[in-house]
Amino acid sequence: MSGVPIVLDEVSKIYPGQEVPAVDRVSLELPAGGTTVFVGPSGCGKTTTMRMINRLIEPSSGTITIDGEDNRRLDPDTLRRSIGYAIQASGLFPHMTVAQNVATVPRLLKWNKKRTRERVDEMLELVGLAPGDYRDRYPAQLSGGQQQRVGVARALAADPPVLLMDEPFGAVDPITRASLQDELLRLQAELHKTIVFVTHDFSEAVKLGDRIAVLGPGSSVLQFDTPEAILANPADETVSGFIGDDAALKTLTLRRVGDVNLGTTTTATLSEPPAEFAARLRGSSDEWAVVLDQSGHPVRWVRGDRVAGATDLASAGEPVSSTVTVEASLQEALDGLLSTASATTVVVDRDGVYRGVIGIDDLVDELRRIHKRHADDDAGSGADPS
Ligand SMILES: Nc1ncnc2c1ncn2[C@@H]1O[C@H](COP(=O)(O)OP(=O)(O)OP(=O)(O)O)[C@@H](O)[C@H]1O
Repeated sequence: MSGVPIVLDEVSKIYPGQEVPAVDRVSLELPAGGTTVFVGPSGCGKTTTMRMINRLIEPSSGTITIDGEDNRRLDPDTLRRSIGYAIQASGLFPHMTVAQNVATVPRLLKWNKKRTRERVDEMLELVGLAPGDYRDRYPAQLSGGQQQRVGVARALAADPPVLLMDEPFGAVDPITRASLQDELLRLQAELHKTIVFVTHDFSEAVKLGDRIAVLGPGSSVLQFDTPEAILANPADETVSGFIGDDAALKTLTLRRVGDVNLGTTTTATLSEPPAEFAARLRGSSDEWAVVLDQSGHPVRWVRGDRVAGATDLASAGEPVSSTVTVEASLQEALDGLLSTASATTVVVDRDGVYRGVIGIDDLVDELRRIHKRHADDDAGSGADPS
């Protein structure tokens, strides 16, 4: 089932004993099938706003409609079963296996065993965990990133039209976080759920959001627009401050590696004799080559003029220390290439098989194109009446 629209109309929350509302008359229209990211400083009310959607927190006033229906009309348990929910540190039940965790909502919905089991396996496949290997493990037997994947599989198990994600990738290291973000983008391109995603991290918001709601105190909406529009024209100084100084670089997080034409470079196999390889490389215009293993995975960077004395290509050059997938952002490609002598990042598919390369010149060209487009937009909008 794909997404449905959610509308918040003048929604407020005053916690018992508090004078100041945690959320003060927030109104937002979240489009069906899109990802809306709530971003804002700690304590501004992001989580409270999100949890009022599935009534884990009851609003003090205002109305929330989901697909046109007032969410107070539904029994809270029924409502929560129809909305996927994923939180930081995965929130898995430690005493249950992966399969039992993923089956939580299907069991509540009284699906039969066969249907539940098939769905669990389908969900594990979807989030990139081989069911045979992971189904019977306990959460403590998984890495942080794998636990988050199971958390996402659990949230999606009953095929809810709406998915609420509260800093779901906040507790993992930056590399795992980037790959979980890529997975979410891939899933969303397939599933078109209405996703509400809470984060502190503006770069994450830019990468994942179709729209970003920049929230201030009491969940006041400082700006609600596409990432590109917010980066190009922040509504005020608070929003600019939140974006930081590197708006141009953050723009790179908007573009996927797969959106630009990948470059090529000479490739070699591990078994190719170094002398033969050096002659071949001299005949090309490439300074560097990528050595691939039998499965086509990139393993080493080798420079033509350094290979002469090597006994084999497995020990020549330097290891390929970082790669990016076609789903990664250009920002991640930039991070990768800054750490290589070749100033080039190797691009691989989901199975780690070599697809091409992306160099610093490709990124500079892309930034130029983005700037030119914004300059054309500004000139075309007639914004300056003087
Ligand atoms: N149960 C509660 N009782 C009283 N006040 C609360 C309660 N839960 C949250 N608050 C207050 O409401 C405000 C908003 O909290 P909320 O958790 O929604 O913010 P947030 O933007 O999600 O913060 P963070 O990014 O730090 O998670 C905060 O000032 C918080 O202290």
